[in-house]
Amino acid sequence: MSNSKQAVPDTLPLLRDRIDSIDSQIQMLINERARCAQKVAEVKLAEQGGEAVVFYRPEREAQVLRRVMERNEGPLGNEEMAKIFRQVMSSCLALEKPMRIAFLGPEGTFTQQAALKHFGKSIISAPMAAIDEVFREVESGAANYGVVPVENSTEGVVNHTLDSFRDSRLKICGEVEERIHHHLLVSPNINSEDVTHIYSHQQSLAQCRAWLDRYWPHVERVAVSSNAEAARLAAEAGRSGRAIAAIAGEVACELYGLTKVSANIEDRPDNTTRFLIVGNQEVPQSGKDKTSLLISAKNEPGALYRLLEAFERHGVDMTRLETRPSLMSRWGYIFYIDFVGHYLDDECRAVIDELRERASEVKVLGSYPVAVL
Ligand SMILES: C=C(O[C@@H]1C=C(C(=O)O)C=C[C@H]1O)C(=O)O
Repeated sequence: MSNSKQAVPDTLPLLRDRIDSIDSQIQMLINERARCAQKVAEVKLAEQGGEAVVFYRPEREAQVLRRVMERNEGPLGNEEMAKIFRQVMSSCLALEKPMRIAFLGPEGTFTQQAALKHFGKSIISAPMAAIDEVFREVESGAANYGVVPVENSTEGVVNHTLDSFRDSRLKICGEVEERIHHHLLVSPNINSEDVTHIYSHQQSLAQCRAWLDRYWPHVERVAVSSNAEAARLAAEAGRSGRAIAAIAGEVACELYGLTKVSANIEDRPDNTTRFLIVGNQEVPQSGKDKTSLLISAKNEPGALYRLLEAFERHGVDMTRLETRPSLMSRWGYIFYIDFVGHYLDDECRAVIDELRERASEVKVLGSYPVAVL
């Protein structure tokens, strides 16, 4: 292979010749990489044989992406370079085994956007109508993994997702964060002044509440099952001349051919949603992991204090605490706790052992690599 740091020529024809020659080398190397991934699949099949073979390895993918970012010298930025490798791995994995990914649909949701960011584009998309359907699809084996929203920086937790973990045996295999921009959309034939209703998912309505109060105080807000569904309904209404607007993102806007009345209307400019990847596998340590726990506490004085004290004593960094009603007993609670580290790390294991002595139930929902992209 030629020296990668040769002097850059300075005429257009020579520059294009150089780019052509670099492209053919990159292409050859990508295919060489793909042949290695195919071989990896053969080895996995031979080694794991009878059991369901695990092709997707989140911890390995996170390590590959982190290394890409660490060794990157530019001029392309670290994230840009990692996105390219994200897609290369996605194509390689699809050669090993195409992954069917269930997500909160329909097509065009932010959850789909998150799925593509996490797995790359070489996946089979399986949009589901509700969060519990995503869980069921993965539990039944119809989909390999699922993607669900879990919390938003403006609006807080997605209760449906947390509640789904109560009765599910699925594990969290990963997380992904997505900046969320909302737009007010109408069908192109509709005059925005005629709008009578604004449709969106309740989370999106809440994330734009101050903006709506200010500019659309007298228009009725209607919560529907997703913002992509809101966009679909706005497009359908437009066809029969009814003036319904939707709040949704870029993907839904394009998918349903809508026009933007106002862009980036979210109340907080740093509005971000965190999504979880759920699957049937426990993920080994990647070197930079997080763990999520579900804990049922005994209903007695100091119960929460005794749980939290264990984290402090072992120096484990808790990143999130949510409380939900237990449903089993009135005024009983379930806590959802996220912390930095893998459940196999010594100090994390010590914390979990102590929590088990102090709580009536401790369920490890999963340890997974901290989001890279
Ligand atoms: C190649 C492998 O299989 C998959 C593809 C990967 C890749 O293309 O780098 C990485 C991890 C797996 O999701 C592997 O396990 O190493």
